[in-house]
Amino acid sequence: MTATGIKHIQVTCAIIERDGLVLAAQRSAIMAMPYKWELPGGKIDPGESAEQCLRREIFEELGIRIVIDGRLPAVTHDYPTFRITLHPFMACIETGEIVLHEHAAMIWLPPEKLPTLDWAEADLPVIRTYLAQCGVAMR
Ligand SMILES: Nc1nc2c([nH]c(=O)n2[C@@H]2O[C@H](COP(=O)(O)OP(=O)(O)OP(=O)(O)O)[C@@H](O)[C@H]2O)c(=O)[nH]1
Repeated sequence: MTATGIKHIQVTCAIIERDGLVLAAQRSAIMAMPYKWELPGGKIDPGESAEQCLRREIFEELGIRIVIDGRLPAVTHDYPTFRITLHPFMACIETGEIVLHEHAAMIWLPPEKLPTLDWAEADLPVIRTYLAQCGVAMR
């Protein structure tokens, strides 16, 4: 909880790169923020490290094992009904073929095309930081 009484959640997410492309996932009709695009991941469970959370969530959501090979600065964003701190990690696929267990769709995009998606608002600074690292400017 925050001082103002709204829920504050800690969420991990992965920038999964393969062959110069980045994986984005679209939330489904029955999820909160339907049809928004996000980086796969999810809420950190009690007693879990951020890395453990991310590996668990990615396996649950996509059926793949990942190797985490870096992280970007965490960002905090206030949605109307809750606050989120998003912990982004760089990752690549270790094993498995992606099967969508929760998302409506997924897409592999070159970094410069990422801004064309309708992202969950909390993700925008993460995408901006990632693109800056890739040498791509985002408005
Ligand atoms: N996984 C993920 N969640 C994000 C991102 N950006 C963002 O705002 N979120 C929000 O962070 C929350 C993550 O929750 P979750 O994925 O673990 O679980 P969920 O939406 O199914 O929520 P629920 O289990 O409480 O119903 C959601 O409200 C989601 O909209 C992101 O890039 N990745």
